[in-house]
Amino acid sequence: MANPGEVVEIMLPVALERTYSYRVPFGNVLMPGDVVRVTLGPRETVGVVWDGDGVLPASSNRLKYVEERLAVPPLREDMRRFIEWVSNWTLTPRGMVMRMALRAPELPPEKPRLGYRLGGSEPERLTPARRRVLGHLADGFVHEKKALIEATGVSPGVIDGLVDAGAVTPVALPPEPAARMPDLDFAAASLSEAQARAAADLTQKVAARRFAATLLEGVTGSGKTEVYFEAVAEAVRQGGQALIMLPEIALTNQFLDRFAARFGVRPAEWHSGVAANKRARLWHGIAKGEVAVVAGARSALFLPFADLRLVVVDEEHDSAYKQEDGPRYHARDMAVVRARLVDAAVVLASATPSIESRVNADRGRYDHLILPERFGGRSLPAIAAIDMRSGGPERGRFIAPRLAEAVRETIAAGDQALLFLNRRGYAPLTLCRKCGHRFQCPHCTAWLVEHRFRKSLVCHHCGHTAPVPRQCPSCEAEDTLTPCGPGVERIAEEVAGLFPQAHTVILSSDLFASTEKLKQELETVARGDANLVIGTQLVAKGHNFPHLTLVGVIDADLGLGTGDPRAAERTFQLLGQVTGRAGRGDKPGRALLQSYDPGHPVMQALISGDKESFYAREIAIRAQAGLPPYGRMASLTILDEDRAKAETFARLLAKAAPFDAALRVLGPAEAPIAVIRGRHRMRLILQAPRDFALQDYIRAWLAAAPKPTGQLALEIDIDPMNFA
Ligand SMILES: Nc1ncnc2c1ncn2[C@@H]1O[C@H](COP(=O)(O)OP(=O)(O)OP(=O)(O)O)[C@@H](O)[C@H]1O
Ligand SMILES: [Zn+2]
Repeated sequence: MANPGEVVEIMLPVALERTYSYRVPFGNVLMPGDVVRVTLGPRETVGVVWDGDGVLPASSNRLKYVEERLAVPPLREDMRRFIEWVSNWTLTPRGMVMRMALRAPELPPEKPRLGYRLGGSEPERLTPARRRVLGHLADGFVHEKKALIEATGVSPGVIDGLVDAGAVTPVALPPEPAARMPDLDFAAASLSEAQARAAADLTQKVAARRFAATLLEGVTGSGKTEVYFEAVAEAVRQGGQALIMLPEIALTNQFLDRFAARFGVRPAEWHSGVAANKRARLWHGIAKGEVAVVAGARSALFLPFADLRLVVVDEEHDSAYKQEDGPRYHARDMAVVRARLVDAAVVLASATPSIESRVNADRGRYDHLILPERFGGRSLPAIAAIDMRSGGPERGRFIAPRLAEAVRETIAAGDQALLFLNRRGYAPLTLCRKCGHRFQCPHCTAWLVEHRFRKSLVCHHCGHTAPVPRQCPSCEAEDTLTPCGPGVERIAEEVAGLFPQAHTVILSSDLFASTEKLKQELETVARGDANLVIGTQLVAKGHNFPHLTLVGVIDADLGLGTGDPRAAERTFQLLGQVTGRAGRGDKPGRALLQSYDPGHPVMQALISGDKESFYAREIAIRAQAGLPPYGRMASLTILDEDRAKAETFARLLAKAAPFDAALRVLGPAEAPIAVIRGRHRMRLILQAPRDFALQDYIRAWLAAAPKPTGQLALEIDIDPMNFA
């Protein structure tokens, strides 16, 4: 506690590691975690009273006073420690991490709601509109203004007139609760034996109120959601809170509806698509412990839970959990940290866990719960490969005859088929038939992707858009431009020719004006209103399409051979996920993988269903090569508009790296995508043994190394997931 005149250290939301000293104003005491307004140079900013650095002697008598303490819940000790942890781990200044925890409370409080009930007197003049309002209020209850207007269809002026006449009385309503309480007994699931065993284990861990990490591994459709819902119920039963993290929360109403089917209400949603005032209300509700369950994107980790008992990371293997700008943190890993700091249970759920989590389970750092079968006696889809070298379609086409036949059978049987291709647009490359000119982005080392619906060439890295010209810009020949390779739009064209009667839906994020529209289309598919779906990876994740019985993967090899150390793992996960959409309803499902390399271990593992040998092989490769989780990695990317400057600095930096026999510094080399948005990218990769204090090493190195100046930027990525 700091008294008036004493010095406090304030963390400010700026890109600095240090705190700033201020004096406590008269008439105030300040506690660590208090949110305050201070002036910093010419401007005002919001900061947090910090602790943890020890008490610093007042360095000057000319310290400024804190302006005021804000009437918002203080940042709790566990949140302050979490911020420091994330900052230390990701090498991001503490102020920048703290900023994520302070995003919502600065928002203005919501306006009070207005309601009406019947007043004492009769109005002199009774119009039909007035009669409708009075009729609606005749039940004697208070009705909210908005609802009253909606129900009666009158203009607000009509109500104002009735208020003036004394026939209606305005009432101030308490603000709407941030979220409704889940009803734990609303519709308790009847679990299978395996599910019940897993649920009991998790429930008991939540009740124990100790940190425990569990990998919940269950095949697609095994009911992992139903199982962890029981752990959520236990957290709420104990009066605590639960956080469920989902990689695509903004896209799926289905998850929210399933929660509602179990608990009677939807959980509170937290992601960038939630309106600002709603977010502010939630933030405060969560800090006060009034919001029991939050379903959120990775940023939900920084919410001020008052009593967090459980964190669930669904689809824990998903690379969307890695934030690729700002503080580069992996939300799955930080979820484990967050849980440990508050003695909560953490559950990582997946049908195809990350190698990292599998190894943690093998080492006994995580418990391992397994659901080996689909719920309700349903079988996993039968998976087969189509060898495109012998069984492929004619040139310029992408759907093999055998896949086309399977689609035809599926549609004829009244079922739904999905053709999966993880590539947006019409064609990934356009070239001139005559001179070979290829369309490249002027700002990036990337081909422009033709989007035929939008009639443009688009860069998927910077968004650069240009119309498709009739003439080749290089040789000026007309009508010589040819698309190379397929995107989903091109598959749709082929499908239209093959199955003219099918009701086809294309699910690709760029084809929808809003996420709301996209959500609606996903629901159309779930209802079975379309019989042929063409989709990118957004259809692969977590959806339940009960009518879907066939999944055709157009290019199963697409993610392989990228040079990314996780290419095989990712392909296995993505294809496991997407084929797992088939046969979740009453009828069994099947999947066909179009591949030029059907003997590849990934294809073989999917076809045989022998997941274990895939993991064993992949883990052995990692161990042998010292790749994560058997070794540690970091990447340093140096960016500048001037290639020479980037390269010179990268070399200086590499030269300044302190010698350590255990560590390897690779590069500098040009990043695979050498230029993005006009900035050249040079990269250094660090590889170290598992127990190496990589962050300490980098901190010491950068402290002694030359500093970037001018346009030059240095991006540090600990445990990088993206090597592009
Ligand atoms: N105990 C149960 N009672 C009734 N329905 C269940 C039960 N368990 C699972 N289901 C149903 O089975 C389907 C699959 O369950 P769920 O989506 O939880 O599986 P999952 O393991 O999360 O699958 P995926 O990894 O593919 O997302 C859902 O429709 C779910 O409602
Ligand atoms: Zn570009």
